[in-house]
Amino acid sequence: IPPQETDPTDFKRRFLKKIRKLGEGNFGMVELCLYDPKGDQTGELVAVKSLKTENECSNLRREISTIRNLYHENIVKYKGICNDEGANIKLIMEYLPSGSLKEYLPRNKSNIDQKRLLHYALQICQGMEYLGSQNYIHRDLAARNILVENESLVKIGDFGLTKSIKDDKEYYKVTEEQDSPVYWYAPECLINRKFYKASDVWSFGVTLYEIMTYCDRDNSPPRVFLKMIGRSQGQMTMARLVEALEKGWRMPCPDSCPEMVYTQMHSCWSHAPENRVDFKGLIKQFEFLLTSENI
Ligand SMILES: CCS(=O)(=O)N1CC(CC#N)(n2cc(-c3nc(Nc4ccc(C(=O)OC(C)(C)C)cc4)nc4[nH]ccc34)cn2)C1
Repeated sequence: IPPQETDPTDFKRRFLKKIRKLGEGNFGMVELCLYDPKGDQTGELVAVKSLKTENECSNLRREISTIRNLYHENIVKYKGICNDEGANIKLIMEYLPSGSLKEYLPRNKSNIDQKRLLHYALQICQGMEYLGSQNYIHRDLAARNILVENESLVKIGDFGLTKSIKDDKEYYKVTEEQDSPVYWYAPECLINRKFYKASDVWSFGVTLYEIMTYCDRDNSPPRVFLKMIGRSQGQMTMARLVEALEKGWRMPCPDSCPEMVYTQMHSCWSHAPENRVDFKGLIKQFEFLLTSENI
């Protein structure tokens, strides 16, 4: 009998064994599973994203159609889907053993120097530059969504809010009110809910700030913003945040962050989207910093 054509991207639910939860959001969660079709524990570890509520199915289907067409070393690899037995669809991805930057940086601070932090920043820009070249806007770029393969390789790990801007629109209008990560949002996103590629550059600047603080919880963007605008004032918080940004307030230079890197961060936070550096420019700057000895 010819070897029956088995589709390697078609995962059967009965062979997917849950091990533990890896991450969780409002609508989705990611679990570590062993995919063990032989039933002898010789299977492979995979990361499985599924929905917590039925009605987000369309979002996960959009995320799947996005990630399955992305091929870049700084973007988490799509492995397939699990869609049998009727229940809601699951996205199967490669498992990255070291978790997100939010877990990895604080735990390994003592053996990560600034050069390595800039390598992570460069890799995120390379992944984002590729994403933009495929006409996608990420809309949720933050350290919590960057995964660590090993101490010299990081990948963008989640595309839950990613939108395509194919039909030559250059921005995406936010419709759903799902609680957006406002502290990573550019003014245009907060004020008229328009998302440009340049809005991802703003979020990258906030992510770079997180990286240079080794994702220290006490200096997290929400913590720093709330300290600046006064304790959280419920729904007023967003209005206070917009007001501060409009007045030109920006997050301060993290301790021991080189002036040149803070200048880069700041160039991501120009009020007008068109005045911000782009990912190509950021890549050139990081490559220069990493070759020159002044870091
Ligand atoms: C948006 C809501 S979400 O719920 O959908 N969701 C959150 C999200 C954010 C992003 N990115 N996420 C992705 C993964 C994830 N984790 C992993 N490995 C690990 C490995 C280790 C650990 C860990 O804790 O280790 C210590 C040592 C105990 C701290 C955690 C994760 N491999 C992956 N491959 C593909 C995805 C993926 C986890 N959270 C996407």
